[in-house]
Amino acid sequence: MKIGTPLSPSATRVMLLGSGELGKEVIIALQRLGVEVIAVDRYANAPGHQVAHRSHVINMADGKALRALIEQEKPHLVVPEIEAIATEMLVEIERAGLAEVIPTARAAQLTMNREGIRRLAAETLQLPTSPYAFAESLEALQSAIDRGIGYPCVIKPVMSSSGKGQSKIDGPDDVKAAWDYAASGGRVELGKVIVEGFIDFDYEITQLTVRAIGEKNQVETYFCEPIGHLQVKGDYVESWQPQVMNEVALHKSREIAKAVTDNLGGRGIFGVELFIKGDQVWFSEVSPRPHDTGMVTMASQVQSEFDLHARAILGLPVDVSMRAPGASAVIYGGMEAEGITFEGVDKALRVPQSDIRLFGKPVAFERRRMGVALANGKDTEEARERAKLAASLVKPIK
Ligand SMILES: Nc1ncnc2c1ncn2[C@@H]1O[C@H](COP(=O)(O)OP(=O)(O)OP(=O)(O)O)[C@@H](O)[C@H]1O
Ligand SMILES: NCC(=O)N[C@@H]1O[C@H](COP(=O)([O-])[O-])[C@@H](O)[C@H]1O
Ligand SMILES: [Mg+2]
Repeated sequence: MKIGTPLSPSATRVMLLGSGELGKEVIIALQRLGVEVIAVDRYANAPGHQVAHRSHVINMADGKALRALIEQEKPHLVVPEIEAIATEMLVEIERAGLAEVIPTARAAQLTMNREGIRRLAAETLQLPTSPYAFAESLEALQSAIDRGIGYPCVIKPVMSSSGKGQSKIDGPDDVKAAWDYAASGGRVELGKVIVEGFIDFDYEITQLTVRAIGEKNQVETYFCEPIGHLQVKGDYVESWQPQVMNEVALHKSREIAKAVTDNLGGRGIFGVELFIKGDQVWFSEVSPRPHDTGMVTMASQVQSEFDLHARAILGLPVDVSMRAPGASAVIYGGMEAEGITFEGVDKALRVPQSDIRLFGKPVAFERRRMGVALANGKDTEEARERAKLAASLVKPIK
């Protein structure tokens, strides 16, 4: 495995499609390894734009624009960082040999739409999932619920992330509001929702799974310690590592993670989301890329999920071992404004073994994730208390 010199003819070039907080850290990890990085997003001055060699603003759902940019920049690797991408064009690009798509164009295509990955997991791989149905109208949604999904249930646009457009409902009076909310929350207008039976889990985890070249020069699967997390309205607010699990549930979780990631193929990190109740495990979804709840690994692992992704995609070896119990807590915008300021960073950093990341997003919204606090502790309890305290001390102001 060779790496060239950035900005010279020998450069190893990587293009990120999506350059939010997760992409920004992948870019930093790649930059440290001497890779030339091109950051792409839908708006100017995205977090990853601020740390890349070059940046571009395009509509990544526009296949023609995407192909033109890839032909212009000639990256060796194309790394999707969000779901809303013209993935059929990624399939063409991979087929034409223009660039390698991470982990594979098929993985990006199957996971950008909840229908693709759910049918693969439940129907092809026969993995346990919540009961589900798809609906393209309010009437179809109501009848899917009546025919078997029942209440409570969760309704989500087929294309969305971070809980956008998602609601949990308890009875027939809430169906219309959930349909309308889903129609407004999808990243790309598809007019289709998934309705899932509500799983009354004890806890949920992200099983970070890395496919990287091992000692025998073949792709091997590596499992990080499970990450526990807390979600509010479908968006993560806190995560910690390791999540204590019983042996049976851990074994099942890793079997499911292996089955899904083997099928998706390629190299890179995957965030496999699982619901756990006693010994029972349900597959929820998978990101073929670093996961938001995995930001905790910047504190808890020897190599963060971003380091692992960078190494895996470049064909380098990985080390998934932990450093110390850790936690992350989200810092929200708390207002709608441009160019906001963060007060209290000094106070936050006085919390023992804490750290923060401010993503540098140019515009804040009430519930937009603008930063994250990280902490270590003697156990995850202590780490969580520290991360939450540090996050609460950072105050966004106009
Ligand atoms: N069927 C379900 N039963 C119980 N809880 C659910 C169900 N579906 C979703 N949730 C809850 O909502 C959260 C977000 O759901 P999901 O991961 O599908 O949304 P998302 O928009 O893809 O979020 P992200 O992009 O952050 O992964 C889950 O982590 C879980 O806490
Ligand atoms: N759950 C997926 C996730 O966390 N994705 C992360 O959020 C960014 C978009 O943030 P924005 O919506 O604030 O622009 C994405 O670019 C990615 O880094
Ligand atoms: Mg999720």
